[in-house]
Amino acid sequence: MEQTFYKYQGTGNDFVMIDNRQQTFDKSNTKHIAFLCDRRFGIGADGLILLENHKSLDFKMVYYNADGNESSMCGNGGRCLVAFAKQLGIITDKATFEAIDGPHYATINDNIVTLQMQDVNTVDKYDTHVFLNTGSPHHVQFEDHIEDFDIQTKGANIRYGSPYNEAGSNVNFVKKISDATFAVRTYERGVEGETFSCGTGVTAVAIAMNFLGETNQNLVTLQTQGGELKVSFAKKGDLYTNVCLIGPATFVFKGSI
Ligand SMILES: N[C@@H](CCC[C@H](N)C(=O)O)C(=O)O
Repeated sequence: MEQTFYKYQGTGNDFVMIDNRQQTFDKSNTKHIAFLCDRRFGIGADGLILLENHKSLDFKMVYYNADGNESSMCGNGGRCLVAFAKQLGIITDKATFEAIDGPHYATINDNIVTLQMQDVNTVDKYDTHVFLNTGSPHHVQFEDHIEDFDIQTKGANIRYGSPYNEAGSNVNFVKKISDATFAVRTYERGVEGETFSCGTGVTAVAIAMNFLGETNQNLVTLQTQGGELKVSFAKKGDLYTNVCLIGPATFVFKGSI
């Protein structure tokens, strides 16, 4: 049976979107999901997202990494899903939806989506890096030569190394540009390589930079390989709350496969 799909991207982090409100998509077929995401043999994407019905919210998000496995929260994917829900006529300018890490609230204005992320109450600081979970696990460390270093090798070593091992972590390399601007490159678990941008990743970087005292701003700009994102938050004691990921979410094309 032919499957209709929609392709979206948010600062170059790209996704295959499928309207699964009729529950026709076979979620158990990991190899098929990986095939759809394959850039040579399939459509090509960093991940695949199902939009499903929800009993009390506007919709539900089900996210798979490019390797075909369901994974934790995807910030850019969530923003793109809001734009997809608007294209389908499910919402107009605001949305509530459930993802694997809980309920989310979002607004959309033209193609700019502001997505509220979960609160963060734990940031672990080590000698070389910071670790925190923004819906997905993120290792954050400084890299002076961010423009030209071997992110594939260095990212994979950290992602597969101790303490993360097989379960893994996403790995973000950061360079400070100014008090409220940071350049970020991310090695993503489940893609097993660099993506042009990672929403939960830049969220983790913004919070980590505040935690480390590298910025005292509560609106931070993150420069990624695929464009700029902004993250805003409020700090209440040890809690980062009202965390918002802000940036473009763009429809690319529709097809069937
Ligand atoms: N690209 C995503 C992160 C997706 C999840 C990640 N690969 C994982 O498995 O942890 C984002 O925009 O947040």
